[in-house]
Amino acid sequence: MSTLQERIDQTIANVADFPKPGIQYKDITPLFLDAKLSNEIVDAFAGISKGKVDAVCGIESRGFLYGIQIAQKLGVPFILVRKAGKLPPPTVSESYDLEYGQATIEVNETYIKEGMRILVHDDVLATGGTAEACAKLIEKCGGKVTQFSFIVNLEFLNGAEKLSRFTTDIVSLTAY
Ligand SMILES: O=P(O)(O)OC[C@H]1O[C@H](OP(=O)(O)OP(=O)(O)O)[C@H](O)[C@@H]1O
Ligand SMILES: Nc1ncnc2[nH]cnc12
Repeated sequence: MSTLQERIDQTIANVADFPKPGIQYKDITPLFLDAKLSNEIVDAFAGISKGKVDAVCGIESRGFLYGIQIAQKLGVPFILVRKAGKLPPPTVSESYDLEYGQATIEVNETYIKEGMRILVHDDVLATGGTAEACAKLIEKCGGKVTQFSFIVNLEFLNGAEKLSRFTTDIVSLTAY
């Protein structure tokens, strides 16, 4: 019987030179074709975060997919962190670099309460720019990032280094 990590590794597709030459893109969308595997992934994430967080922040767009399911399993709020211009005010913004470009993300500042313990969830940790910007947004709003979770950590890009000043509780189900 193969492990959850082995089944994730077998299911994720590797796409060379997407979206730019030189990028080895990890396509996680085949995971969603397998309902049983997806249920196991959500259970694993929920087990990792149980009792540790008061809310889950999911990052647009791939961080929404398991993120809301994790929050619902934990019985805590799910907060959408969206690309600039998509959320109505009142919002706070943060700009950042990522493996293949630049972006700005925003969150509704009223959803994050003072001292709230927050899980930042996304599909892929690459350079860490996106997750770091999300953590900065959360701190601007008075929240505390107590955990990061990802399906995949591209360890050779050292993204976790950027995140360790928020918390060292940085989890991924697989790494390359
Ligand atoms: O660690 P980083 O270098 O910041 O890269 C990781 C981010 O890149 C991808 O998002 P993308 O901006 O491609 O958006 P998407 O989820 O909408 O596809 C991925 O889903 C992470 O959010
Ligand atoms: N190599 C990669 N594959 C998939 N998503 C990513 N986000 C940033 N880098 C990525």
